Amino acid sequence: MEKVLSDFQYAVGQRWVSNAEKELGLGVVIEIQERRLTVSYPACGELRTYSDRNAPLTRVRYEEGDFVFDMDDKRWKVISLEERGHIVYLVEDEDGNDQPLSEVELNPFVHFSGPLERLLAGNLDKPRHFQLRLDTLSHHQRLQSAGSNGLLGARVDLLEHQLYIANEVANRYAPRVLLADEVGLGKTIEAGLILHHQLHNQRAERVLIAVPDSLVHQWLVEMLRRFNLKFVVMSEQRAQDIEESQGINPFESAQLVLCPLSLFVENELRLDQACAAGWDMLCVDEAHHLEWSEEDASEDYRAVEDLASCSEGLLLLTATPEQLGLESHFARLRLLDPDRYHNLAAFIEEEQRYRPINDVIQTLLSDDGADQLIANTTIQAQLAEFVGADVVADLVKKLQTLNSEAEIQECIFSHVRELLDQHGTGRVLFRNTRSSVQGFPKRLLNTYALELPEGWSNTNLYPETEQDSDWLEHDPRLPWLKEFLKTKKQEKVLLITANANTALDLEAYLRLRQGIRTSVFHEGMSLLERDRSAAYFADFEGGAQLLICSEIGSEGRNFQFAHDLILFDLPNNPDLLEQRIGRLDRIGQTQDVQIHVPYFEESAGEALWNWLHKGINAFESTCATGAAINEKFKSELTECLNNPQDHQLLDQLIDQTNAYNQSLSEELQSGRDRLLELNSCNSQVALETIASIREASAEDQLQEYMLRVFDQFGVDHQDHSEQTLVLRPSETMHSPFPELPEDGISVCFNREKSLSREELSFLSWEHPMVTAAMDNITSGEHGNASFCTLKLPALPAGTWLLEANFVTHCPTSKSRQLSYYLPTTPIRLLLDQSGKDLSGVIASQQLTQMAKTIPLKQAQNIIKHIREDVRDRLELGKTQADKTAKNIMDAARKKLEESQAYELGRLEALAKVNPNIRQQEIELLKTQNDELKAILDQAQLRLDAIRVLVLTE
Ligand SMILES: Nc1ncnc2c1ncn2[C@@H]1O[C@H](COP(=O)(O)OP(=O)(O)OP(=O)(O)O)[C@@H](O)[C@H]1O
Repeated sequence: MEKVLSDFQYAVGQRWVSNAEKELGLGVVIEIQERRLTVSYPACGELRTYSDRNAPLTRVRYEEGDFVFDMDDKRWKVISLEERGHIVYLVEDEDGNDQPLSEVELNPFVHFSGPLERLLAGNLDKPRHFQLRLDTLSHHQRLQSAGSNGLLGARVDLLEHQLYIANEVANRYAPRVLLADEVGLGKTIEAGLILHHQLHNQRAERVLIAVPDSLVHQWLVEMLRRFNLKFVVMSEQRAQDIEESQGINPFESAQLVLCPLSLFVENELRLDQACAAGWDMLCVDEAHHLEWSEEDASEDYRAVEDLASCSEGLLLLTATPEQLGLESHFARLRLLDPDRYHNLAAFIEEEQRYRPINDVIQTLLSDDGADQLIANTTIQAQLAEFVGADVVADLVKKLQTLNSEAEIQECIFSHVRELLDQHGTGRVLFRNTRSSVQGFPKRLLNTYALELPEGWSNTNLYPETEQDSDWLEHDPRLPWLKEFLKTKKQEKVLLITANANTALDLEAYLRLRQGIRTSVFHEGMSLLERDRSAAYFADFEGGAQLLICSEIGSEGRNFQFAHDLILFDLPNNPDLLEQRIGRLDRIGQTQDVQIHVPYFEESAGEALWNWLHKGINAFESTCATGAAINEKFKSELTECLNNPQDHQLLDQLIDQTNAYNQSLSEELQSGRDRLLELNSCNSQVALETIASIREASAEDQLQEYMLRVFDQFGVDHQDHSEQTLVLRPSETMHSPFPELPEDGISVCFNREKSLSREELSFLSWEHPMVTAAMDNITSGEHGNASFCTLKLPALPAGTWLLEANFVTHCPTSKSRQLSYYLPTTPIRLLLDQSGKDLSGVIASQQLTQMAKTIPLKQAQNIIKHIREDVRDRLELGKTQADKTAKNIMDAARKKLEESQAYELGRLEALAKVNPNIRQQEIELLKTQNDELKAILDQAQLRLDAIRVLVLTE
């Protein structure tokens, strides 16, 4: 196809394309009047009127051998053409039938997207557009092959313990894990990082998040604000509205859905619908509420079990994985990996074997671990107990052949990983603790002795609940509270009490009678009311000074902007106490957390705080043994609470608890917890991930790149402050720019700055604005055919260079899943007249810097004369590029095969210790592997962009 400007000889019915608005498709002249012509673009229903003197139009003329489409989308080959005002083509179909086809009958939906076709048609882009396209592709490749791809876009601090887990889990296909970091260490952030990674890399498209009612809004905001993930909140009302208005399964109306878990418990239809819709990832927060026993399961549990079976991946979040005992812990593991966790009795027995496993692992990981294993048959026998004598013999043999320290380390490490996987909860459970994370402010306990009002029970931890509604008048905690708040006028204070009614009474009294700005938060409130309450408390200008929360109401919420926590009463379960303190003792807390406990002298409350503090130090440190201790001393503690004046009894219990706590902590440290620690964060790997994120983030490069994008797409940008811009749509924009609101947006390229400046959007390579702009460039025509002249003294004037950029790509929708193995790799060639490739000698940017443009008409004429040579030279280039592509594809295949062999090996090894892994499952993995290989086999080479550079004197 070729364009010839017929010097203003326009005629109605002729086909032209717009040089400025190529996306309009094939235009047809419909009217010529008084030196103005009107062109209709039927493909998009647009009309344009131009002056016939300077219309930015290119005449469309196909040449012999070109293919054209008629109005019925039938493909014809051009045999010859005749021009008499209009062009009439003689065309032939696949069966050799020929017929005339007037240009008026050409299909308007034709886009001249093929770079060669556009070039030959004289449909030319500026050199800087060509350059932007090339740079976009190379950034694409750089990002896709960075190990941290998918982890760059989150507006979060790069914290080791979170990034280790995110990197480890997100790189799996359909990960199923329990995120069990201690309260406030960022499980939501870890889940968000994993989801973002999976979505960004198209390993997941459909995600369902189910959370307690009180956390819906917080999740919605965190996912949007930190990860740019726009979830749709599904409520019963919304589900009904969708059914009525669209008549479809409400869960199929969106890809990212967030809903309260109660929706599924209260309405079985919604559960069925959610299951029918199917998910790639399911995420459930506060999973410790899911109760299960071998005989019975709670409704929540059953709902999650159903949903989990309809989702490929599963993230369960809980800060207290063993809060409800080993059985319940097993219940959650069973949701994740029913094959691995199939028998409760076997699991309990396995838990008891952690110590010997840990001993073996510690030996292997010690400095001379490999030497010890080779030399010591007792250690070999210990290891053989877990992995079998054959495996140990092979390992010893292998270690003897390895020379470098690094190889030995890697070999030992991979065996340790397998051991953890097969015998610990390694692969499915991650738990970081404050002691392993470090850097947290202190927690300090302040107690206040008060007199128990007359007639109040001294054995009830919540004695006000037995009193009449005027209890507040008699309770000495009220005057104490009033005085306390006076000393904290400028501070935010959080108060937690066990009962919703106590919270309500307190709030009404303080607000109405004492004029204190308070807000309340309890489980009886609607979602909206809770969010309003939390927002009123968070507001530093005129907001509430005091937030009064009930136990359950505050779970999982972020209140770390406050530093004072009043425990109006105490829970006798140490895990619940940890949950309470965790509202303030969270990442982001900048000051020491002051915990205030007003208590009644000689009452159950006094006994309890003494036991919690002196027995297990539960206020000032996190207590990993809380659940076990609670279980063991339940009845003794009850005894003490019922006899609060018996100090001797309490002292005895404190001593016993202390001793037991110490031995349990040591045991855990040498057993399960140590294994978990080993598994949950490897500092070296985490630091490598962080370094990779920093390198791939290339903030300066992004800013430079996006400024060019904004300029080329007509987005108005003004400097706001360092690394920060204000963007606005401009009148020169041809079409809306992705994610750019009409009233503009302030964006920041710097992670640290965007963390402290909430109002700025953090623009990373993974921000939807950037990814959409990059996709628009590479999937459209932008810059894919260009022409320029330049002076290169080393090369003869009058000759020309052909710069061709090919890319490897998989032409199926699943190809993005493979992008880690086969990133869209550009192969650039710069061919001189002898077909020699000069791409290694001159970079594209250098050429663009030297490039000059000449009038379009002149460029088109030159191209007309060299069109056959362009085709030939390109053909030559393709043969060269094919060779490079073959190497790239072979390497991709190898990488894929290695990773598949590892996964398959793992499943087969697990199958040996777990009879429940069925042959069928192994076959399924093999089939999936074959499918991925087949997709990779379809990878092709595609010409992405072409540029002719004519050398001048
Ligand atoms: N990497 C990070 N960068 C910035 N803020 C973070 C980061 N990680 C966590 N936070 C903040 O720390 C707080 C605690 O995080 P998050 O809510 O994810 O913890 P959690 O473990 O889920 O807590 P809980 O056990 O209470 O549910 C939140 O306010 C979160 O925004």
